[in-house]
Amino acid sequence: MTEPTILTETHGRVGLVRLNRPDALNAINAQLTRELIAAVEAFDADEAIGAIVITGSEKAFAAGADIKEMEADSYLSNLITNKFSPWDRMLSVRKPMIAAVSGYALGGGCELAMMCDFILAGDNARFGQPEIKLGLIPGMGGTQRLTRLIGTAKAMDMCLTGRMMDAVEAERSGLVARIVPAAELLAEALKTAETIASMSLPAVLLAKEAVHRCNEVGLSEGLLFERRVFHSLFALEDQKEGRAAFVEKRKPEFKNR
Ligand SMILES: CC(C)=CC(=O)SCCNC(=O)CCNC(=O)[C@H](O)C(C)(C)COP(=O)(O)OP(=O)(O)OC[C@H]1O[C@@H](n2cnc3c(N)ncnc32)[C@H](O)[C@@H]1OP(=O)(O)O
Repeated sequence: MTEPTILTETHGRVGLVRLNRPDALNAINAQLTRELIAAVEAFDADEAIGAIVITGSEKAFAAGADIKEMEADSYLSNLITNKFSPWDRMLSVRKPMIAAVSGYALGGGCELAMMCDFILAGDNARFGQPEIKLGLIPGMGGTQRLTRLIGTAKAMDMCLTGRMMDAVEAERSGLVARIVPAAELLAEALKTAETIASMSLPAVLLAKEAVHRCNEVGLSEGLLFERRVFHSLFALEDQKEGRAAFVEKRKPEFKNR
């Protein structure tokens, strides 16, 4: 029987997905791609789950797409199978996803982290898009998401030289939301995800959607989307509860309706 390439656990209202190819620094092969996306989609569909954490090992979040598996790839096979297109399904995940990155997040590993809604980095994290050293370019979103996150100059530097960024540079550049001591990374990611999961789910889903809208539309359309979503949240019991809890100086009890 084939070993699973990911492991899943639940921690309260948080779904945890761990990459599990220790001998290959969690290199992303076809099996891992299938299993990881299926696990994320299962958590997204699970009413008991409010947020998802994706993590790897201490040494590697993921060292990229599996270079050994590319041996048989050709222009034609990539075109016909539309290689990497299954990752488009991550765009349809509605619950927040946090990447907890310890060690290497390179190539497809960095791109997987950037598919999440934000990245928490261990102080030992190293990010890079080294595909250029293989005569390639990023193929799982690196040229687009990295540029949106850190700007053209830095993205060019990363994609053209293939150099790695440490956690401090990644945070300073806007790739990473926060740096945490590596030993505390998973606990902090789970705590952050649980905080998100304790909020009103409809508000969380819409906040995520509104922030991502920024990368899709112009300012006036984005502002209008935000305002309409803001207006609509007043139709929910959770908004009444959130306001009442503030006034009554107690914790809100959201019912996700
Ligand atoms: C998405 C697209 C379009 C492309 C890509 O992502 S291409 C891949 C980009 N990533 C890389 O180029 C990084 C490749 N890995 C490394 O440079 C190094 O492994 C390292 C710097 C991350 C770590 O070096 P270290 O010396 O500590 O460890 P290794 O002995 O090199 O690795 C241990 C073990 O893992 C295998 N490995 C590592 N990365 C990959 C990978 N991307 N694909 C397949 N296998 C990988 C490595 O071969 C070794 O296994 P063996 O001892 O069995 O060879």
